[in-house]
Amino acid sequence: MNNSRFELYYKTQAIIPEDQWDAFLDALREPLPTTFRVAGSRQVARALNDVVRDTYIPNLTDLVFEGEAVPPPKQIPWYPDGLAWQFNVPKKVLRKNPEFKKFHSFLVYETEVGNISRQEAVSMLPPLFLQVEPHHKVMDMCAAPGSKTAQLLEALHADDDVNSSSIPSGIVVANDTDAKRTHLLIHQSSRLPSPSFMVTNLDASNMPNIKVPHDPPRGSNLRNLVFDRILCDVPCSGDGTMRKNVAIWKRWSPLDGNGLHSLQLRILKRAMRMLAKGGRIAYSTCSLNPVENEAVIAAALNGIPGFTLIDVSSLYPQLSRKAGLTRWKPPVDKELTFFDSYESYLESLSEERRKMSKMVKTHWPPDNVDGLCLDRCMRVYPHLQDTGGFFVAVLERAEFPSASGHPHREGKRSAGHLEETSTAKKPRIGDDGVAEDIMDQDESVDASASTSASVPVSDQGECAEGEPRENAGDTGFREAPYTYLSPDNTSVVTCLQKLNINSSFPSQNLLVRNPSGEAARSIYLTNDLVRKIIESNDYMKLRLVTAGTKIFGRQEGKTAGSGFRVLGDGIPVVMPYIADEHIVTADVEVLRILMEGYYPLLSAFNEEFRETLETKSPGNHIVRFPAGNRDGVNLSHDLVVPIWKSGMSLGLMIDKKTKSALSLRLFGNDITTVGQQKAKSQTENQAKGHQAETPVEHAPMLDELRESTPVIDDKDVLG
Ligand SMILES: C[S@@+](CC[C@H](N)C(=O)[O-])C[C@H]1O[C@@H](n2cnc3c(N)ncnc32)[C@H](O)[C@@H]1O
Repeated sequence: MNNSRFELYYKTQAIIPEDQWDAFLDALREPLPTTFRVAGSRQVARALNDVVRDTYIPNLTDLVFEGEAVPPPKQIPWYPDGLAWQFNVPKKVLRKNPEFKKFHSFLVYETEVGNISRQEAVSMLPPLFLQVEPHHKVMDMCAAPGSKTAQLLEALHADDDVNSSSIPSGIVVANDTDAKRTHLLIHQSSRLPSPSFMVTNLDASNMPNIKVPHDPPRGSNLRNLVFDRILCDVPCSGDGTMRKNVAIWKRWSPLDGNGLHSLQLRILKRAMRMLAKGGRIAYSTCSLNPVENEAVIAAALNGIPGFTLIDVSSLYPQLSRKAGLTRWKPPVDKELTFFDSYESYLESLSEERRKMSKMVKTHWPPDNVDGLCLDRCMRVYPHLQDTGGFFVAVLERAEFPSASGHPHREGKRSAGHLEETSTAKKPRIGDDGVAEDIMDQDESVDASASTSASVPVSDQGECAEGEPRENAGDTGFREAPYTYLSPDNTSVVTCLQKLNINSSFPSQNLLVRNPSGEAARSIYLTNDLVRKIIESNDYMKLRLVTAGTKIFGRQEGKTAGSGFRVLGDGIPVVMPYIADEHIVTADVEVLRILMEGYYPLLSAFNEEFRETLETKSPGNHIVRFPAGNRDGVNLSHDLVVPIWKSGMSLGLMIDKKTKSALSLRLFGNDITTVGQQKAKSQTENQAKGHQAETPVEHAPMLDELRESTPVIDDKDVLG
């Protein structure tokens, strides 16, 4: 793996001290270790992390395979709470060593259901530096496939506990311009069902303002929503990922970054205009190229006053990093011709070639480069901690304009208390240097004005992914509208009553996604702010792909009749609103029977459980399995699941993959009907001598799973 222009280009930029150059190149040629993060809100993640640390790691320590010592997985030192891990063992160890095989199988199952996120170590960094809190309004400008969005959501849900979800007052809006990839985002975030989540499908460089009512309301006047935290993980040339994407060695060109610079700058500037005073932006790329990194930051700071690069060197001190560059030379051609300035470059061109040139002034370091504190940007290199290459910069918008006239030259400011500021009558401050308050009024369109075209009504229930729905204009946007149900709606009232959900439940925030606006198949819950946004904006102009989380689904039952049941993902959300006496308690033996059979008969269960269930009406109930160790099965925390009583039998209402992962975690193998069928066909195949059918050889390798996890589909639910 060689590319002489790559070497020459980065040597010219002096990104690495001369004496580290060989180590840097050697590391780039090594395959990347496998890294993963235990996902989910804080307590859920910690509980699963305990399983990794206490159940698996001890058996993976001091292993020898074919005469060679195999290093055990280790925690990534800088990741909070030890929730991120890395290991570097050959595939044949994962396939053949019994302990690693078991561990690998656990990782594959948990990754498929989204409890573990396979994510590059460096890609975990930007959300950490944003330090999101549950009240923050957060925007992820270029979010798909969503591994960082998941981290933002986890931080928003820091107050959740293992069995119940909070309803944060803040929001995460995840956006991507690629419509297909926005659906990956939805899957990726489905393991942390959040009423505070929205997904939009917009060009981040031209994002419309999002309108919300004034607080307190001022008639029908709306204001622009400003965000406390914005992530700009922009599209980039990606040469920091060469260890994983080896094809980049061959196709890399020094000009790759030049073309992306302008889009990256436009996205960052748009984010700056949407940021609240005192708010923070993390700008990141997986590129080493200063044209995509420091040059973008410098141009943004010079383009929009009132921002500072903040010094985050004291955060995550165990992360080895280098300072941002303060000098760089943009390449004007593939042959690596450099000019000291844009002006000298222009002088070298004929009139005609000047017109055709794609180079722009902001490719070069600006005259005031030394005053911008670009050394506060962070560069992460592969040889420092065996990672990919990465760039992160954290910008903060000043609470108050600087009297010095150079807000970006101020020292470190605290991001401490971030209040959303009113947008009314803010001073515009011009060339005298005091920050011009352009944040809330800019050239982009508003999303509040409704479109005149009507949405054709379909008598189908939900708008399935990809289902054509003719919408206004010719935008190609095909999503069903959002309609909030009245809390008096019969379906809502019956559903809440049947589950004994108490009156403090925010039933005013239940919405449906179908053209008739009726409770057809699914009911979603949002928080208050999402509701305000939906009610104050045209969802088609916002290109709103999803909002809130689906918590109830219609169930057709022969004996129980038709009605809404709480979905597996809805359980944590409704749990705080259900009194303990309405929840059935059972032991792991009951769980085993529910897992092993498809709708087992009541007579299969122990007397106590059977008698309790016999008194219950047909339909949806919630069962709790208390934490503890019984019959060799260890439940580290209470497990709460929905069941469906149909006549004299019971069904466990969680999807097949989640069920299999849970079974593996609790019982050591997949005892579900699906698991039993798989095991049976493997035994048959082995008997026939088909060696390739052994489970692990047939299962996907962890590395082959996309860096976005679950495909949890309600169609998978039994019943
Ligand atoms: C580096 S990837 C983002 C990775 C993501 N943040 C994650 O952690 O999973 C860049 C994303 O930007 C999207 N993108 C490209 N141009 C865009 C634009 N103008 N507006 C919004 N998103 C854009 C791409 O579709 C791609 O998904």
